[in-house]
Amino acid sequence: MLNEFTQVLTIAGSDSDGSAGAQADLKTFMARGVYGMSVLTAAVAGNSYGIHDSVNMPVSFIENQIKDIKDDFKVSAFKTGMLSDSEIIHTVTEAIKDKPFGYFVLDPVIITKHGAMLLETEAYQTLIDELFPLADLITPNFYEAKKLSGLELENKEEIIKAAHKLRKLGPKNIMIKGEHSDDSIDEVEDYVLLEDGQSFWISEPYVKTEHINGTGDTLSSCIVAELAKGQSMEDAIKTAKTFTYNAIKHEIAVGHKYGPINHFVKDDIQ
Ligand SMILES: Nc1ncnc2c1ncn2[C@@H]1O[C@H](COP(=O)(O)OP(=O)(O)OP(=O)(O)O)[C@@H](O)[C@H]1O
Ligand SMILES: Cc1ncc(COP(=O)(O)O)c(N)n1
Repeated sequence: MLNEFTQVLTIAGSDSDGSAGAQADLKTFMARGVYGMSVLTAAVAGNSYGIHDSVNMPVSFIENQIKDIKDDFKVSAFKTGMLSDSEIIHTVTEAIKDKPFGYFVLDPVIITKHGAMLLETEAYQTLIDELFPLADLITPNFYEAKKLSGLELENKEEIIKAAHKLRKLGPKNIMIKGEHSDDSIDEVEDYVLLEDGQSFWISEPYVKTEHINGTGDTLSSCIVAELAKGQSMEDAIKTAKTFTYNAIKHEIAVGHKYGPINHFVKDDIQ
């Protein structure tokens, strides 16, 4: 008799340099001890200098990938990352609306740190209308939270207001990731609003590094892994914040510019 194994899924884009997208998700799943699967929505050609080309997968191919996973596996939690446009969002919504894969973490990927658009502007509303109501958690970064809430987020009160506004759109839990574009900050502070109305700020020291590709993907896929293993939403978020911080702090020398973070990092490293 074989052992049962916790199974998770990412529905995301491929990033050729392995730093972000589905590759970062699969590395995180491996590091957190769960069996990871990937449905590819798109593929980008890029390296540590930036993204230089991209293609979307045909929607029939996205449907077939999801169908094959549904037909065979017992997925306990999944995430979505790069979804490119309204047609892909609609395809994914139709395929997952009967909740075949357990907890759903929606990472509303809009733009990369280098300014490459991974979601068309016209598709923001489709994401809100179709996928937000299905999500157990959304994890917008500072920029994405501004775009999706329509607020400027100039202070903590506005961030709290944005989280409440986003929750009214349907997702059960909200995590707004803090600003980290300014080298003078000491801490990167994220805000979490939970389903039961409780909320908290979660912070780690700011790491001054250029090796930051894939931070958002790593955070959301670590939350997926921990939810699948049975952690509560609050504990999964806290574990993921620590894991991502450690992966940023313990840099690896890969790439010449904005390199990947360190998915080999161990839990006991402080
Ligand atoms: N330089 C840093 N030092 C410490 N923590 C960081 C740093 N950069 C990001 N983080 C943390 O990493 C996690 C991912 O957040 P981030 O805002 O980078 O996501 P993201 O913008 O979606 O990623 P990306 O820009 O790669 O798409 C958050 O918890 C954030 O606070
Ligand atoms: C295919 C793909 N998906 C997502 C991101 C953003 O990654 P992150 O927000 O984690 O840096 C990326 N660079 N490429």
